[in-house]
Amino acid sequence: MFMDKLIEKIMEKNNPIVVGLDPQTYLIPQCIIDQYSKEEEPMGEIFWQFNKAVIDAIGQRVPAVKLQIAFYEQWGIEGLKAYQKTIRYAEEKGLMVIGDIKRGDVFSTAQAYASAHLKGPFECHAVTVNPFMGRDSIEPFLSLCKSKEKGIFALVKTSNPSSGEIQNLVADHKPIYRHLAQRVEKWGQDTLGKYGYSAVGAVVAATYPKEAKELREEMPNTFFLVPGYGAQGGRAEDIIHSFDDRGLGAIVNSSRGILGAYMQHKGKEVTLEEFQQSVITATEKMKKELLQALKENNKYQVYTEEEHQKI
Ligand SMILES: O=C(O)c1cc(=O)[nH]c(=O)n1[C@@H]1O[C@H](COP(=O)(O)O)[C@@H](O)[C@H]1O
Repeated sequence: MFMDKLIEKIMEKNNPIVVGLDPQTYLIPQCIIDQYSKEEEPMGEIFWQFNKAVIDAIGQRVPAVKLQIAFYEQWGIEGLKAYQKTIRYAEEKGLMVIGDIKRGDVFSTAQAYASAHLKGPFECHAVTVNPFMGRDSIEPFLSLCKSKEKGIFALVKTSNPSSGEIQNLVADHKPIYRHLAQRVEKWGQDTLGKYGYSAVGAVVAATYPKEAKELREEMPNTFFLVPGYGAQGGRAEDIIHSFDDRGLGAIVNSSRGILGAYMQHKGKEVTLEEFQQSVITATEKMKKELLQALKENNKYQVYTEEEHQKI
């Protein structure tokens, strides 16, 4: 069951972080660009080498990676080959892999999306889905959650500045995001795992802590994927409400905050080792911030004594 495996990885690594493998070109160190720019498919090779360097640096330290497919799609076939190769490599390294595809369409089209991303060429452990079109647009993903132990994370309260334009509109006396929450919670009910979370998760942003608190209460069996930490302004104190009392219930994403940390100190001219060290340092710093906030709020049960002492 996907969510059980994710939770067990989080506990094994003592770390509720998912690193975003979003290779925007400005984030890529010059040494990688110089070395691979003469390849036949240079951007594909550069993205792949960049991702491999990141996975080699943090593969032992974090439970999961998330790949936002748009950053690959914009480079066409070579970008998608890098996407595919990265998924396989991350999986080989024992990481849980989330494909951030935000799909959703009429049933027959959703079937094709689900087939491509949960069992076909781009098979991941879980994907993000857009529930705007309703239950039938999610159904094909749900059936693979059951038959292939996959997971999904449905958009409920997103991190962007305009997310309230629709998600916070009030209908039947409550905001749309709470209507979405009720449905997402229900969609997962027949896939509950041993930690009380279903295979159907929700995207609940770090940038809206008040809403996250309401949603944690509204969705007791729904695991949260929390984007918006760091680069978009989310802080450790903002993600606390997304966790349950054990310290489970959420995994927090950072992409630019981790991949681009090296640029603050060194600019683009770093060695590969310096880049990898900066990825490790940024991940460890984020972990410390999160675990400290969890500890201060007595949401720390699942983390080990050894980790307690480090904080
Ligand atoms: O589904 C997501 O992951 C997601 C939802 C959301 O509401 N906001 C959001 O930023 N994301 C994704 O999370 C990542 C955030 O990246 P950083 O802001 O660089 O940490 C990107 O891949 C976004 O596409």
